Amino acid sequence: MTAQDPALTMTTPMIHVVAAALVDAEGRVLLAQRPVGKHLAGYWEFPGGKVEPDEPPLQALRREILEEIGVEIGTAESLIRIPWHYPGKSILLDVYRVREFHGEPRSCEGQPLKWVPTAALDIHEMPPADHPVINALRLPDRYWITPQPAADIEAAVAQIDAALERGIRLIQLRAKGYDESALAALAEVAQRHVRAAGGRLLINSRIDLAESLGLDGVHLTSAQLKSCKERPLPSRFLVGASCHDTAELTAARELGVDFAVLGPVRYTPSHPDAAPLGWAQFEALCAQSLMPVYALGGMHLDDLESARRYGGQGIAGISGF
Ligand SMILES: Nc1nc2c([nH]c(=O)n2[C@@H]2O[C@H](COP(=O)(O)OP(=O)(O)OP(=O)(O)O)[C@@H](O)[C@H]2O)c(=O)[nH]1
Ligand SMILES: [Mg+2]
Repeated sequence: MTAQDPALTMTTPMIHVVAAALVDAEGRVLLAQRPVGKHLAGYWEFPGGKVEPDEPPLQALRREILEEIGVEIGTAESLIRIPWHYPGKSILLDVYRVREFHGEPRSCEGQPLKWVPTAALDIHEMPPADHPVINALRLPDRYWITPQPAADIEAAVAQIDAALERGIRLIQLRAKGYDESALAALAEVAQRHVRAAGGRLLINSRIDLAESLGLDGVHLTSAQLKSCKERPLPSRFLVGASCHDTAELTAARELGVDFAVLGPVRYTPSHPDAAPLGWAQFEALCAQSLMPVYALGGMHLDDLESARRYGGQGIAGISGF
């Protein structure tokens, strides 16, 4: 991610910008090209603009979307908020996912418009503040971490199939007890099953295996965040990281990981000594993280709404869902 201007970080007032990721029936997202002569001219962006003084953000979103692309929006779901410091200008980019809208988007200000599949968003030149938004659009709201898998591979794969059945599309394979050859064999079969269901499989900590087996990605432990000097795998792989505090979230961001898992949000018997963050601290850490963040630690399906309300991408866990 492009460096921000540190001189601005504390001093410049934040301009609240609301933007809509309009999603069509095929899952494509609408981009608009910024006009010549404006800040970041030529870049592709999510339609939107500045919130006026005392204007509620959702009202600002409706107004901007009607003004810019002539559509009336229905329900807008808060997706992610990115505070970003451009030279001479600081914004809070507040992005909503909008699946309901009335009318066909048209260019009301002469700006080129384009529907783009989420997989192709990053071939468009977008403002640097938008890069984490692309990840947020591509990632689901549940991230399942395999329990200590069954001793035989067939049973371990059956656990993964059951998760796919339940609609899980992002899975971290964690198989501590497995020896090298069994782990590689399990990872290969698991990857095939997950990919066939349109999901993605990350392997816990094994950067080498993610690469050699062509898995979807790797999940870094917080210890690896300290030892890695750069993003361990190119952008075609997904890289997640386990974080517990601001320092680790900062390290994850500096490495350029795609998302983080943050916890424990609640007390969890698997980490009895870790002090729970609680939702307030989760929210504060998410707000500064500049990436999608999953809440971890004692999470159940009915925590999903809270995780999203407090600025998270969703929930992560082993047994809770
Ligand atoms: N709408 C929108 N703005 C974005 C995105 N990403 C991003 O960095 N921005 C920045 O947020 C600000 C958006 O404000 P805007 O759309 O109201 O403003 P503008 O520059 O078009 O001009 P204006 O001052 O004439 O209204 C701009 O500085 C723009 O570069 C995005 O995806 N959508
Ligand atoms: Mg605008």
